[in-house]
Amino acid sequence: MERSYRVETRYATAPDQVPGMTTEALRRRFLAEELFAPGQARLLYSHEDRMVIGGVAAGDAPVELPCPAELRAEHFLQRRELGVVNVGEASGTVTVDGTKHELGARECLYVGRGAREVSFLGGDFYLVSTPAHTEHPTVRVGLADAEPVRLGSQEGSNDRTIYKFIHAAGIRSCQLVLGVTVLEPGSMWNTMPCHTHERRTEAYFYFGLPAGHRVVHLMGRPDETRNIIVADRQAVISPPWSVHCGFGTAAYAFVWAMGGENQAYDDVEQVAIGEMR
Ligand SMILES: O=C(O)C(=O)C[C@H](O)C(=O)CO
Ligand SMILES: [Zn+2]
Repeated sequence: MERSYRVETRYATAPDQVPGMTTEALRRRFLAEELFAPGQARLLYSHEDRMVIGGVAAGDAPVELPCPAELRAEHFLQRRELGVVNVGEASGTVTVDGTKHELGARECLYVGRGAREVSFLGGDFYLVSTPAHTEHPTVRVGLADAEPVRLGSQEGSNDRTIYKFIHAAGIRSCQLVLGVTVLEPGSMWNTMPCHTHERRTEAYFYFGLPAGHRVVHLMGRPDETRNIIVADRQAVISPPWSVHCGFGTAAYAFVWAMGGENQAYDDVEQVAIGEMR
């Protein structure tokens, strides 16, 4: 286990810090730009609900999940749980304490607190981890097991399917809630009308966006929004007071993941479109 590994730390942001921030300042605080590098695991530690997000671009040689010095832990999952989504096109393998789990494209693995050795092979994996107070079993979950919910419409440019993987009525966890939303070709908008959830932080990781295209991600208080232009395989951290929604210049998918006070997906403050500023 690599113990000298350091993560980038992002401190929490209050909403009154946002007015006046330059584009660059917004990006430094909320956008994770470089999560994937060949043969490496890259992690970012946010103080928003102590969520860790990361990426592993594993080739033919296994890549271990490092334990950042910042965690002051014996191993990464000593006090944490982990969600893994294969965001590549090919299937890949996640090995947890000697047991291999094969993940196809867009499939998910929940890894419970206490697992000591996690390694990745032959795929591109997005990771989200939150603190955990107890152990839940490590479980693989495929798209078909996720009870897909089709939302939106073609006329609204937001025809999309939400796959809930880790949630109160699905794969059990301590606080992590995680799923994937896939937009139909021709649909560009996610999460509109948008919402906040004062009790949970959320991170959106956009993927499957063709080269040269971007997602315009809206964040901030509903009456004081800003935008962040996001490329493929980048993530935006959304503090509990911030809306999180966006439109792409082409269809895309995204992993959404939350941690915080509760796991109630519906516990949101809905924002009417006309209230947004
Ligand atoms: O497209 C959507 O709408 C979403 O995927 C919304 C996310 O699931 C979300 O923001 C959950 O709080
Ligand atoms: Zn949300």
